[in-house]
Amino acid sequence: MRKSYISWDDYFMGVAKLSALRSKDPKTQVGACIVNEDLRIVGIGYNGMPQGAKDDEFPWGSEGDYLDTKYPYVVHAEANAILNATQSLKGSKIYVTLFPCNECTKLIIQSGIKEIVFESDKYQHTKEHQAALKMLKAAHVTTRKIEVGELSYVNIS
Ligand SMILES: O=c1ccn([C@H]2C[C@H](O)[C@@H](COP(=O)(O)O)O2)c(=O)[nH]1
Ligand SMILES: [Zn+2]
Repeated sequence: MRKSYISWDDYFMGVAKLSALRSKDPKTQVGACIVNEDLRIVGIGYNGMPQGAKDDEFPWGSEGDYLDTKYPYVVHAEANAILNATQSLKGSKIYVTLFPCNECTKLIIQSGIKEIVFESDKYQHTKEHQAALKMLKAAHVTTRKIEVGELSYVNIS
């Protein structure tokens, strides 16, 4: 029997990382993969513009006038994964490449997700992160940081 097969955590975070590769955001690509209690993938997503938002009409920059940045328009990876879900998310886990912002945290809590597994928390010093942690604690949603190395698919061009 092969002994070098990947763990469930690596597998699901790998799917989240693969999804992130679809993002057109030049600065921060985020991927999310939601898994139910039977370890079935029930939703995936990445940060992208809403349907109908043409690439030449919506910006991907992060500086300058607010309306000329991506921030008011981009749909976050977690929101897309939740909206793409094929069934109830009660009791499920979400694997995300970046710790969810406070807005995604609200959606995660309301959808019944009970665990967040994340890789990066590069915005951990922000007020939004503090708010997210406060809500997660109140809702008894647990969080776990994991590190997944580079997977070989990343090198496929
Ligand atoms: O919970 C989150 C937080 C952020 N994102 C997306 C939204 C943007 O496309 C980037 C963040 O851009 P920065 O320029 O690094 O602030 O990440 C997300 O999908 N989920
Ligand atoms: Zn978010």
